[in-house]
Amino acid sequence: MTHPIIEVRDLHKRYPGVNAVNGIDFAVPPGICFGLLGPNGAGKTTTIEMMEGITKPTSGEIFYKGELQGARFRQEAGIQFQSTALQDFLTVRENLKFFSSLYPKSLPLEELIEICRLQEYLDRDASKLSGGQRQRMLLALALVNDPDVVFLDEPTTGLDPQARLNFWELVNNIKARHKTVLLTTHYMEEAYNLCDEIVIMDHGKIIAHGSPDTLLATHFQDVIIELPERDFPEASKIIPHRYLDKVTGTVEIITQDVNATLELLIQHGASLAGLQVRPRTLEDLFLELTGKELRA
Ligand SMILES: Nc1ncnc2c1ncn2[C@@H]1O[C@H](COP(=O)(O)OP(=O)(O)OP(=O)(O)O)[C@@H](O)[C@H]1O
Repeated sequence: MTHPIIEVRDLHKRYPGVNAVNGIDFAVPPGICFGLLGPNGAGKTTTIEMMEGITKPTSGEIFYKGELQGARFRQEAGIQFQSTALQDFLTVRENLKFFSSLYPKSLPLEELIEICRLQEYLDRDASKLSGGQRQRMLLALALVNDPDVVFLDEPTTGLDPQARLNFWELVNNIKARHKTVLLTTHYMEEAYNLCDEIVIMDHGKIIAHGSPDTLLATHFQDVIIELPERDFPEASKIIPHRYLDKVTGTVEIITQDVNATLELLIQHGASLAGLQVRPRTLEDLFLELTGKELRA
């Protein structure tokens, strides 16, 4: 029987006045990208830091390959830190060399450079890198020991959309090498694109767990029709709707029967030129489960 690569059982972390993580259980099969999602303060970072062995749980257990997390885990795990003590005083190449020298077994530098697309920046001071380039270097540092499991805590927060897409490609490269990736994010779109399995956290608890598509299929049998408010005539207020975005003035209509809804809109004289039909997303799921917007 293959053990989960990581399993947490009844994990708690209490800080004075707050239960940051409040009794969570899950098992991560090897070779997948597993995502911890949730809004600010949900407990994602605390959870991943306990799994990384950086934060001590108040109670609960963490297993690595079927054994209590210990020395083997430290050899075989890679953690992407948001900064390191030395990095800004060294070039990218020097950073890679220094970190490689810390491990008895390390990936050849050329391979790291290739995986993380660092060719163009090798001799640049790390302090001069853009946000996306810096994340790529920090990812390479997490991979120096050729880890079996890689931890990425909000790796794309603050990156522009292009840099985020580039980073997703690197994560897919790591997955293609049969590594397990543990990722926290508050971008539901990122989780949808990268993760085979997710848990959604809120207030230190797990509120949903499964593959993104299974979760969506289980919770939703409907789609959303989006229509600019200006094209939404008074008369069609008979259609139940909700506002998506008061700034852009887009109205959302949730429907299981697109044809019937379109007919009703046409009957009431709505212009359909700006209409879009979109499937339900993980953002919708979060709203459905908690009654609040993810990034409110
Ligand atoms: N060292 C600490 N001391 C006291 N409280 C803490 C500490 N670390 C986290 N917390 C609290 O625990 C809760 C969970 O924080 P955590 O950083 O794990 O959430 P998160 O989901 O990662 O949020 P974010 O997306 O903002 O990083 C928050 O209420 C936070 O203020």
